[in-house]
Amino acid sequence: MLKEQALYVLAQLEENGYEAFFVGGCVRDWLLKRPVHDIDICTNAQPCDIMRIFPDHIPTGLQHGTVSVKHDGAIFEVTTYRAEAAYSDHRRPDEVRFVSDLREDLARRDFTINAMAMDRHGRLSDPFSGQTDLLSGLVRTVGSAQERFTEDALRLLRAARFAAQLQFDLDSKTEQALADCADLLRHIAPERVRVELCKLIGSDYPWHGVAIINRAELLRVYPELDQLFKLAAPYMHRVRKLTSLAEKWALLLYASGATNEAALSLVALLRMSNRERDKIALLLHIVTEMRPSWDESESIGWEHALLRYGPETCVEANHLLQAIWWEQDEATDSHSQSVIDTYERLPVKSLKELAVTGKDLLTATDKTAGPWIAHTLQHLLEQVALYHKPNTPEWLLAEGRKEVERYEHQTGNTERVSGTS
Ligand SMILES: Nc1ccn([C@@H]2O[C@H](COP(=O)(O)OP(=O)(O)OP(=O)(O)O)[C@@H](O)[C@H]2O)c(=O)n1
Repeated sequence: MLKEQALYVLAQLEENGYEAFFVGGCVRDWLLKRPVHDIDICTNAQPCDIMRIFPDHIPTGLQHGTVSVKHDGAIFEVTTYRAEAAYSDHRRPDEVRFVSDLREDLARRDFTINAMAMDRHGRLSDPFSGQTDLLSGLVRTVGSAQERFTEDALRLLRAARFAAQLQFDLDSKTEQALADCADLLRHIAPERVRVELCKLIGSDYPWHGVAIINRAELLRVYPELDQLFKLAAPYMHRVRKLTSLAEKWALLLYASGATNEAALSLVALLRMSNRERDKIALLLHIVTEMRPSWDESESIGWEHALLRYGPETCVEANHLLQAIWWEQDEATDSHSQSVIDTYERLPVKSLKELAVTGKDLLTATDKTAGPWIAHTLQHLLEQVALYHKPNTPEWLLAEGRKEVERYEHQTGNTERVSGTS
């Protein structure tokens, strides 16, 4: 059964004379025997009543009737029955109309599979036949699809996302409305679009969700994304085999033939964090520009990448390369292990392990500090790690002097490098 702590919250509300139910995604997932992540509770108690009954609370969304209740280390969103969707970016109601009837609350929800409630004894309220749709594997809006999508256009993407997560189909009216209402997505903040797309490509059946998106031309208000999903469609089965979201996005971008610049502008369009952006860019860089080789005789490419980017990123890049080149099945782990083994075999892995420091270079060359130090240290690290040169002060300082000269010559930056002479 659902969590003990949530049962306590329901019981407390009932003891105070109110109705209270589990509602939405948790009921859907529980019926499907899928892991339940968040438990949402709905009730006819008003927010002020909820706060009185549960002194340990956070008034997270009072304007929408939501109070987060803490109990025994768990936290639940408890929401007063209400009539409006109240999610829409372009038609957010100023005031929510609270209602006294569970059915009305369920009627404002997006899909029948999300419009079921369950009491603490496991009794189901299912006025829109959500359970039948769960059994037939259908995503169907509650009532008019046009109305549900107009209330909140994010639901267009949610439809494709649930289909991808559950391997469900869309019922025909819902699918038709997806195509008819796609332009409404222009009202939705890109961050919300990103969240749904990430859930979709991170799902178990991403190809299924992408086929729905492409059939309905759902992303037509985002032409770059629209193109990406169309061009990358043949790769969607491979996306499933990748682990991290960065790998998955990088594969789609690679598959769509996006240049690195185009890829970055797409990532910016979806307002990804700098961290996510840098990871995706790095993976694309390793894959498209460095092209580390599988061939042992050319494996210096991998070693180079390992030294520069570390084993974690290289394992991800390795997954990505396999997904690009092969339809591999179980091979991922053994290949990851060989990348890690290659890393372990490097005689040195970081500047700290070199027998000279930047200070030693400064003394030995009698020059002023500058970017040449980092450049030269990196060169020395590569010589020792990749070409097995001696990690001794003598060899490193002699090679360091030569490299500084080459650097001066290349950059034409003699004054800056030789400031003290
Ligand atoms: N645009 C939305 C978002 C949510 N809901 C309703 O609010 C519930 C909770 O929403 P949310 O937590 O976003 O989704 P879940 O269905 O719980 O699914 P998941 O947690 O997997 O995203 C949904 O089940 C649905 O009843 C809705 O009607 N319209």
